[in-house]
Amino acid sequence: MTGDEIFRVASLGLYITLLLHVLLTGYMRDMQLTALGLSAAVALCALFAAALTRHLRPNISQFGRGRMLLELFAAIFVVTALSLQQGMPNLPLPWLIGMAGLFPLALESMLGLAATFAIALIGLAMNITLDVQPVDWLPQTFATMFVGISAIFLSTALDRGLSAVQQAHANQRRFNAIARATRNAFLITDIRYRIKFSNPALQDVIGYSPEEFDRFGIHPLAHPDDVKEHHRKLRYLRDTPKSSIFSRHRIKHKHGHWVWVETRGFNMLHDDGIDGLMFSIEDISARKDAEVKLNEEHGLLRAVLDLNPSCIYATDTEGRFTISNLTFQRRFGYSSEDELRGKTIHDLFLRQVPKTQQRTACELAERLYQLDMQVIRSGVPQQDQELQGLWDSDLRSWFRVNKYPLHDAQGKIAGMLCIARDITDRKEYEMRLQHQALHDPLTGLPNRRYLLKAISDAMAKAQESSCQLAMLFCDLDFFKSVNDTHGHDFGDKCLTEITRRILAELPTQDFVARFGGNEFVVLAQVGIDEAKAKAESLLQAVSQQLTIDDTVVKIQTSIGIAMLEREHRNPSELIRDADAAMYQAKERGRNRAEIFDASLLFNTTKRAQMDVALRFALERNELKLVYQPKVSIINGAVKGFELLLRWNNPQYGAISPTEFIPVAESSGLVVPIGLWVLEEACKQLCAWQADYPEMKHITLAVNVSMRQLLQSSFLDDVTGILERTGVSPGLIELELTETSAMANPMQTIENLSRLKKLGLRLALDDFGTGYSSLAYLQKLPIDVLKIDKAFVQGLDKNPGDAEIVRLILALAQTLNLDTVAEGVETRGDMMKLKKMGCYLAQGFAFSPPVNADMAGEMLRDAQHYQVA
Ligand SMILES: Nc1nc2c(ncn2[C@@H]2O[C@H](COP(=O)(O)OP(=O)(O)OP(=O)(O)O)[C@@H](O)[C@H]2O)c(=O)[nH]1
Repeated sequence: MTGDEIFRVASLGLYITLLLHVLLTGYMRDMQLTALGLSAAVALCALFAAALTRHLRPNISQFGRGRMLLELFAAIFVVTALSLQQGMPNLPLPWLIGMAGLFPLALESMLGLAATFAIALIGLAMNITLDVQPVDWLPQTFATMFVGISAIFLSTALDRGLSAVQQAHANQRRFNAIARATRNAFLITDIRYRIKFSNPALQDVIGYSPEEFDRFGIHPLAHPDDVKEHHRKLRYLRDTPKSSIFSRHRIKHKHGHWVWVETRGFNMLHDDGIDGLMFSIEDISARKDAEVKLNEEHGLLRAVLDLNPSCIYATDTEGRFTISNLTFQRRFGYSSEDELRGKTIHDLFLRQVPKTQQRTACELAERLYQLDMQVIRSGVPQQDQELQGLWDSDLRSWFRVNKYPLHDAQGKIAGMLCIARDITDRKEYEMRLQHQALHDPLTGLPNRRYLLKAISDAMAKAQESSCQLAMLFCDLDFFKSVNDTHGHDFGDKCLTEITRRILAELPTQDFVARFGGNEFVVLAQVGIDEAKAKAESLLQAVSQQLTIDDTVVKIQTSIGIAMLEREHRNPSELIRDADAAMYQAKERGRNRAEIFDASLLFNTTKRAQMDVALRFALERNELKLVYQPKVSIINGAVKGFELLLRWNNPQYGAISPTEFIPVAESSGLVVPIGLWVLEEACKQLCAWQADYPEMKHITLAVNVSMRQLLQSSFLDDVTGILERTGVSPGLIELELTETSAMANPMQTIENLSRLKKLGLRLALDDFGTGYSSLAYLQKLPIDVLKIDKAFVQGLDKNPGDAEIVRLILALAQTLNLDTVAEGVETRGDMMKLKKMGCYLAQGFAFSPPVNADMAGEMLRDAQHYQVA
């Protein structure tokens, strides 16, 4: 009960009693109410009505502070006014004491105290007014105060008790609500583990109701694997006051499956309110499953990481390693991820190198660190970067690197993941392909494609820095003969060896390429003088005797030199000029170097045009043969003719043999043309022999080029012609220039020997202009030496030439060879030659070359020239 409730009942009793008192007094003493008494009576009725309403409708609050004070004043007024009525007792003190014990019950403490004092004062005032002795009013005043203050204490005590009870109720409700709402099971057991309290979640977790749980007891529910440990903990909890335990174990659910639970136990035996063991049981099966799954996934991820041959690592925002795989750990000499965790790339690099290299290692590490940081700072991935290895040990290695920023749950960058795949094999393959695309497989030299690029680069550089660039175009001389004689494989070995020689001769900064077949190009940033010097040393180096597989050969080269000029718009133009100069070198006798000048370009163009025209010359019958008689200086008789080729082209007119023969040589047309000449010669000889049988000893000399001679089919072709025409081989003389014969004398000896076996006569043309070695000369199966016209025509003017002619004649005599003097133009020369012992000659002194008809006439007339 509260102070308000007591007030509610007591106030009603007060007003009823007061009302009865007024009514009884009025009835028994015939009381006459004054106006004041009447208003007091009315007020009393109103107070009674209010108190009755308050009693009947307790839920309508009527205890507001103002209302209570008003009621107090009204009640004091009623009591005081009624006491002044005639017939009523004079002193209303019992009523005042009653009010002092009543109103503080419904008022706050301080207000109640004030009300008590007020009532006591009113009572005191009335006593004094009614002239009551202090001895009489003092106990009444004390009684008023005592009753008022007691009411205040009572009211306070009742209010406190009430709020404590309310609080307890609220706590109980809260506890019930929490116990119901939580997913964790709570239970309080006694010391024998019998349940004293449990919440509904217990049944949710293990499926058993508290009663069933009690029936089975706590022990058999635990998993066999966990039971021992769990019981040990329970015993400890039970036996250790105020202790607590934590246990993670499995409990068998009522439905038979195992439930993972986390149990926290508290020994609360010391707490009277609980007096038991308290347990909180959480079903962690889902978490456990997730944990297991997470572990499995982690294990899988670990395996994927560790089996991955790429280097994989992750760092935090400061570049410290957080995750790394086995490949990465091994690469840097670590045995586990834990060992590496927290380290930086700097730590890794410094650990790998000796003290002396620490600075370099630091710089390299810093570079990589900054690349990582770039990803972290920008949040932009770096994808498919191809980086070369950094260490001496892995300089050959290549990696394809991908880096991605890592984000935390809030989306902030938390680090970086790097995957570096070793692509060395692929890169090497690519580089090999690239190398193959740009290099010649036989010699390993840069090929034509690479050369063009190098020239372009050098041209660009030369434009920027105005440095000089020289190109040396080298073409091996008569290399075909090497192949034909010794086979292609041998030729390959020669090319390899010559490459070695060229490289050995030049400084490394010079660029050497194999332009094609037997052509090499050198690019050097030098002036013309140095270029010439280089060419000379190359000529020397290449022409050194070459021994391969016990076979000795001598290979020479012709070199064209061109300097890069402003006029050169592209690499081809520079090559064109060097090539033109090389042709010039070929024409001028090979095994030499020539420098390009503009006139060569004209020649080159002309030669190209002539080359095209010459291809049609045979079929269009533009080639003609003329015959120059060879005359005996002894008796002036015509002994034979040398066949000379003439070309009359509708576009170019008559073209000199000195012009078109080199073109035919270089284009290879000399081969079919040469065979045509030979066949024509044989046919003509047959015709003459038929017409002039007495001239059957007449010989015809036909020029053959080395190129023809080197044709593997040449022997068969010659045999065929001889057979077809029926000409005696001894009447056909094949003339080969000394220069070409001596370019590769071993080869020449071999080829000429085969021809000799057919019975043909062989002559060495232009003798004296080449550099015949006597050793080779005596081995050549030749019959005739033809003295070059340069010496013959110098007989008069140059004593040296006369001496040479004398020597040649002596040589021929020694070697038992015939001699023919070429280009004899004057009678004086003829006489001198005769005197020196030369018995055959040809030249304008006798006759210029004539056509077949005129030559036939000479034979018909058995012409004799004046030689005395
Ligand atoms: N062994 C070998 N021979 C090659 C190779 N490439 C080209 N050749 C030969 O090199 C020769 C080139 O001949 P040419 O340059 O036309 O003529 P040459 O015999 O050198 O005569 P000149 O150049 O006129 O002095 C041909 O016989 C080709 O078959 C190669 O890789 N290996």
